[in-house]
Amino acid sequence: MAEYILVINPGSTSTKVAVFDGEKELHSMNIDHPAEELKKFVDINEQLPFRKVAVMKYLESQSLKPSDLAGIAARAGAIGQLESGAYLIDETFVNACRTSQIPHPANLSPIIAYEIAEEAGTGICGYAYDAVCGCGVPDPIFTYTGVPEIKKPFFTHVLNSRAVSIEQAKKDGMKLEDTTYIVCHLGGGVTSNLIKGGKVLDFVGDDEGGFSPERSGGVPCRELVKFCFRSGLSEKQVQKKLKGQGGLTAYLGVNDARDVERMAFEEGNEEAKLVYDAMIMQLSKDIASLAPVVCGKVDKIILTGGMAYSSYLTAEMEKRVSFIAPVSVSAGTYEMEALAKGIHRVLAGEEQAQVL
Ligand SMILES: Nc1ncnc2c1ncn2[C@@H]1O[C@H](COP(=O)(O)OP(=O)(O)OP(=O)(O)O)[C@@H](O)[C@H]1O
Ligand SMILES: CCCC(=O)O
Repeated sequence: MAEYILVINPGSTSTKVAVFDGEKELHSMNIDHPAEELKKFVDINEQLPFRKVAVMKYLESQSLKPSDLAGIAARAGAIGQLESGAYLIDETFVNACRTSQIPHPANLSPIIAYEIAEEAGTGICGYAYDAVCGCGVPDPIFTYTGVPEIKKPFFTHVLNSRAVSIEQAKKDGMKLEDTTYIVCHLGGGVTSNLIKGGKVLDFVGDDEGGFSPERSGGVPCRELVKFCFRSGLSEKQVQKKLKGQGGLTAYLGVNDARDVERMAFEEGNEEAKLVYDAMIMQLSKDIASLAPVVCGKVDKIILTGGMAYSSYLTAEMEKRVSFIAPVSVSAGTYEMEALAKGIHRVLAGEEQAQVL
């Protein structure tokens, strides 16, 4: 009998959806939400009904009803500090998503999953897996910022970074517990993650290090403070400048690294080449900055995410960081597969879902 798992993974400009039969993907789709459509909503929470309709239409397009599903896998966002792995989406979990003070599109998917599970009326459940905040309780040494009132928040690309680490350990014939990897997730936002024994030990966040296609990365903090007071912008507007309209988007007006490469290499746009090279160099510095945490004992550096499809970018990064450890490229993301596999393990009784 089929074990249909609906997978929901909302991003800032799209909702990725898929149907798996157990561990096997039957169909997947990226539902794009154009900027004009999203502009109608004041904040991410307002997008809930709109995103749910998109997911329901997708399910229908696959000739499936909620009651046909064995479970629902949802990427979860920033709702405190969770452990890695699976969480049952119950009312407490849903409330945490609704009341989160940290806007993230993946705060919506557990709510959608919960509502669809309820509508199924068959007792099925939704589960979150490796949430953005699923790093576990960090060792205090990694949380100091120099301003006691501000602690480093532990939000990163947990899902994809852990998934590629698991795959890399398999390829290398190593036990995950014995591995130490630096995983650089090269997406619309970029994070570099030190994954030791399959867990996020430390990382350089999307607001700390190099800039990325849509995010500013770290900005000299005293200059940023001056800018905030001088600019006359609201907090929301400044946040948008840092996340969504920062990085390549701010400098070049495009958020797709392929467009930047076209500008730099086909159209001879020198500014585009300089900005792109600056980004690559800064992101390489982020990777290298994690090596001292483990005294340089790194088994592999893994480049993953959409930008890892670029052979120019990966070759440039490899040149700069391979003195630390061999570099392996795992282009694209494994988030949908990781979500489905995690929930399949829960349904098969191989992994226990945690409760908030
Ligand atoms: N062939 C390619 N060459 C260069 N860049 C690419 C290629 N394919 C995709 N990208 C880039 O990958 C980025 C998106 O990556 P990805 O899909 O991993 O991120 P996302 O899911 O949108 O965001 P995030 O991972 O931060 O949540 C875009 O900037 C896109 O330009
Ligand atoms: C930086 C946290 C991960 C994400 O942006 O989704």
